[in-house]
Amino acid sequence: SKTIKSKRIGLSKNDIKDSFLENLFFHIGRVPKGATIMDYYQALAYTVRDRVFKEFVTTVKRISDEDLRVVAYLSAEYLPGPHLANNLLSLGITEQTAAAMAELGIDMEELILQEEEPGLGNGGLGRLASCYLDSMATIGIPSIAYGIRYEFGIFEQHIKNGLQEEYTDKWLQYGNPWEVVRSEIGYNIMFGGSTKHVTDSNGNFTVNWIPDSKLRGTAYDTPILGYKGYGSILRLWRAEAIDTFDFSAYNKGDYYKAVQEKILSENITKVLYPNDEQETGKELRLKQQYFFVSCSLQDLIRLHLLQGRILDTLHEKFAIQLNDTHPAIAVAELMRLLVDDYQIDWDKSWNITQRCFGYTNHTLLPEALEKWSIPLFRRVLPRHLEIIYEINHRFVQELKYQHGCSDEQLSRMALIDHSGEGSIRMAHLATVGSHKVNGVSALHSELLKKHVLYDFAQLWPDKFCNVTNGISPRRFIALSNPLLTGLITETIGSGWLTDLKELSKLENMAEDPTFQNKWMAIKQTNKASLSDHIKLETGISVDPSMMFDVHVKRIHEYKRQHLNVLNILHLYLQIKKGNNKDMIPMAFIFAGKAAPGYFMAKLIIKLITAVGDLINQDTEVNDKLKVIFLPDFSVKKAQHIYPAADLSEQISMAGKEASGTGNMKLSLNGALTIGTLDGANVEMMEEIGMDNFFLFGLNAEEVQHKKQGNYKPGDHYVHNLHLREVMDFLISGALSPENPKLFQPIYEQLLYDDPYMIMADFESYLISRAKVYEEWGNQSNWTKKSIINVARMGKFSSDRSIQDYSSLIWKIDSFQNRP
Ligand SMILES: CCc1ccc([C@H](C)CC(=O)N[C@@H]2O[C@H](CO)[C@@H](O)[C@H](O)[C@H]2O)cc1
Repeated sequence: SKTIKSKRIGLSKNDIKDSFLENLFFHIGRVPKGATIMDYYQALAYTVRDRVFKEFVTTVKRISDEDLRVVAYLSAEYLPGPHLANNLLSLGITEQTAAAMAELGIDMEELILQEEEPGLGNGGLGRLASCYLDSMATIGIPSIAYGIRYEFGIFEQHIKNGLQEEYTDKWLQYGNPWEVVRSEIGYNIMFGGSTKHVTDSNGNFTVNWIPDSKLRGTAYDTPILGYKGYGSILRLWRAEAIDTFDFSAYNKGDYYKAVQEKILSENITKVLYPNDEQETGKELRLKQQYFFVSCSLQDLIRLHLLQGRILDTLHEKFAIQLNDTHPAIAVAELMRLLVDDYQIDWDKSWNITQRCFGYTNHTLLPEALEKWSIPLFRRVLPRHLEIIYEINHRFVQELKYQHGCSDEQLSRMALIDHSGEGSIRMAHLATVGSHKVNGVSALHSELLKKHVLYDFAQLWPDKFCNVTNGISPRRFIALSNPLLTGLITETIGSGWLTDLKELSKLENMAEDPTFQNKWMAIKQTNKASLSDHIKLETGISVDPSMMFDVHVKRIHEYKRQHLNVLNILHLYLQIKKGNNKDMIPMAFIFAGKAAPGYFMAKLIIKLITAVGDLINQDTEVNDKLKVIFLPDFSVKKAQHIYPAADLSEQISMAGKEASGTGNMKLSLNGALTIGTLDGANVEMMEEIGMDNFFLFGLNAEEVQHKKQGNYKPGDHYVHNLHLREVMDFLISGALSPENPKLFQPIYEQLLYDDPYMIMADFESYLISRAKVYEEWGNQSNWTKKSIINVARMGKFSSDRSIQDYSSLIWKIDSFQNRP
């Protein structure tokens, strides 16, 4: 095939320099003199984008030329992080580009910092989707990822007087050089109205949906380049009015009406819902979900027919993965398209649908499981409600007559929950409409089969499987920790970045003093760099020789940031009492956003900052203790924090964290983990070994047992002096003299309810921490364990996860294994 020959994509230093100057002139309309840093960044972004395109266009061409089977990943959230440095790494041109910029007197690091990251996600689920995109492009799984192009992403977090404040995220304020608008690729999307069931002259029965509003979805493509690999597409949909301006209204002077449709339409993709694990049931959220799902499925059908295929074979061409229930309406939408628009009979359509979809569940929290109210659904998607009723009816019939299910079972398994005004269980729709359902860690997948989807797992045991999460080693070590990457590559070669299992070769260096010193020196350098960043962001100076104890993730009661705070208060009170003279200096570093409407999470942030204010200015203790809350946690910030961590806090109540991925990122950067037997911590400990992991707390079964045994948190308060001290300190007013009762809600919830067993796990946590402090005392032994941790993290690459999805669910070959 004719490959593009042009200096525009040359990879040499001079080619890059020339292209940069050309793009500065032709794209930005500037010459170096008078150009701003942002102009330089944009010019470099276009220069790198051109080189990404080469791979991207080649891969897309190959997929259509060879009519390959393709994975379509449907996710309402993505957290790609900044693109520039990652694309330089994937192209393998970081050095020569930095040299080209230096010759022009430009510091490339400064340009890299200019990029606003697309914060199109809340946390774990969104970032996982982006790690998977990187892995599919690296391994060479033909793939296309669909999502929503929110105009405003996750809010910017500011901490004022210790409280979280939310600010609009203006990621698009300087435009986005990494995306290409595909104005011709667009689809009409309908909402509301009613349906008309008609039987035409030759007795064919069809249903017409007469919507009461229509708008258009337009594709914006961001090319994704794999590491020395292939290309993939992140296709995000933006909502626009079909008629953006109503001239007749304007002529009548009704200027608002003239633009009304435009405003209402664009509202659909205006902003990301900032709720993580809390379902809100808002109409706009349902419209967002349906909007991007319908655009995506119409696009897949267009691509399929373009290949000259018939819809009967849609499932042979596309493996469609549902990233949680947020895109689950896709099951009903594909049925509508096949039955109503392409007149394919129901059973055949249903067969195609089930064989197309796979569904990944990411949470067991009851409040996070989406259930849409029937009245809302009827108002927004009347035809889909009919289709879901039909799916439900046929399913219940099957349960009744083929499986002899009892009425309780039927009402437990039905897609429709008839209680109250009635609601649709989206997890049931996704499960019934898919051929495979998976959890995201071994423990989570087991709990999914034992609890949330128990009846379905009994009915269809083969439908259920597990794919443990993974992380991209490109972004989360090669990009974020170049020093450690350099040391590892010089020690075991560079193959590990695409085959993480190779890290095991490091194991025999674990006790080598020279290697250990290099290892420790790198950690120290990364800690010093983070310490500078902390000083810049918070004004607080942290001595890099302290142990950096890192707790960074969304703020949520089940993640138990407040258990960590109780431990810090214990240390503080011990020092104040003159005990702990020999305690090791500790810097506790927190970061994470709370959903704006989540009262307890926001109060926990205030508690962390209040404890920080008390300790950091107390000269009796602040040489031993520092407590930092770093604002506005993001992918960009995370890349700065993970390489500097000594200890990783993964202390969720067992059975609540589906997997966790921050745990993997911290461990891969040499941090040791203190954690519970929850999510992927279990598999990490299996790989890393009990001796190299600080385990504590109740396991999932013990939690269940204790909950059934009417758990009395107050008993722990009575019997544990240290716990009583810190609890009483919470409401002593010392932390909030202006409002002594400020933390009463936390105090009372822990004492009388404690749904996340903080009181029960407090003692075991402290015991495990004592071991941490003891081990830290022997730096060479600690470093040995840190090296072993990294050496045994091979399993947790997102490349391995994608290989599991490919073999267990998608049945697809990678380019690599194709001739
Ligand atoms: C309806 C509101 C809502 C929004 C997002 C979510 C996500 C599923 C929350 C999420 O990100 N879950 C996290 O997913 C990660 C990737 O699998 C896991 O590693 C985390 O354990 C899980 O909390 C649930 C409900």
